[in-house]
Amino acid sequence: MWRRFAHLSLSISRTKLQSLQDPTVLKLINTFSSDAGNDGVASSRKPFITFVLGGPGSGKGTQCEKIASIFGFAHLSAGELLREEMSSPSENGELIRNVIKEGKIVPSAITISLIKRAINSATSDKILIDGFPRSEENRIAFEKIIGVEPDLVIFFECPEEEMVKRILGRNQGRIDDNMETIRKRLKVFEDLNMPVVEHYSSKGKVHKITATGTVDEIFERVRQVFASLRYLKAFLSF
Ligand SMILES: Nc1ncnc2c1ncn2[C@@H]1O[C@H](COP(=O)(O)OP(=O)(O)O)[C@@H](O)[C@H]1O
Ligand SMILES: O=c1ccn([C@@H]2O[C@H](COP(=O)(O)OP(=O)(O)O)[C@@H](O)[C@H]2O)c(=O)[nH]1
Ligand SMILES: [Mg+2]
Repeated sequence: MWRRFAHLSLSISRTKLQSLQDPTVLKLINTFSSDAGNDGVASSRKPFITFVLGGPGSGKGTQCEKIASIFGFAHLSAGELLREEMSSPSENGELIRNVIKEGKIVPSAITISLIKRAINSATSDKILIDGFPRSEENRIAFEKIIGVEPDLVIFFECPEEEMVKRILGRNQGRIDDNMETIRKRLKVFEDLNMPVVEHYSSKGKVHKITATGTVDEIFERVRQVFASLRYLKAFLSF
């Protein structure tokens, strides 16, 4: 038993588990070991929520897909949810289109109702929320309406010129992937998104990932963060 404990401890320290904060540990215990309910979402278990932040084109979506497939997370992209809503016969479609085209931020109530619905229908209780919150107002509204804070925040740090290059090569026919809107999105990122990262940094929840290099090189950095959570889960059920 002690040999196994020593092995786990070694693995945990190797994967920088010590940088995780106590609330994360507590939440993991809840997520994986209890049936406690939650006021904001209809799950019988508390979801483990990770916000994935970073500038436009920093690689959030690309990395989230890999995290989802390797670590069994549900991937909810706020931008995708808004684009789906925009293309459906929704009463908010026109408003969403105009806001996205201008690189601005859609009113919190709309985005949060889409996220809440997606959390409730997610098949995993480990959730990645990609590209949200994009402002302090978004963040405060989410915490109030959903009634939880994220357990973890991943922040992809990437130089502007690299982000611009990636967006211009994205080729998904998006109405906001043009130089005029990109400039506006970069400004919104600095002025409104970054305060959210700073807020959660001050609470010790942010794992900053250098988002340059190949997709696989970046994922190796990301993998270490999630692998440490997996080791912790093994430790808890030990
Ligand atoms: N490490 C990388 N190197 C080069 N291109 C990348 C890298 N990661 C993602 N991309 C590409 O850059 C574009 C933006 O990536 P995406 O994941 O959509 O970023 P975000 O969701 O942050 O806007 C996509 O076309 C994607 O295929
Ligand atoms: O919570 C969100 C997420 C996205 N958006 C809007 O949707 C656009 C595209 O977001 P997405 O995350 O898809 O872009 P990415 O950063 O991945 O390029 C943003 O510029 C915003 O206009 C928003 O208003 N609120
Ligand atoms: Mg994206």
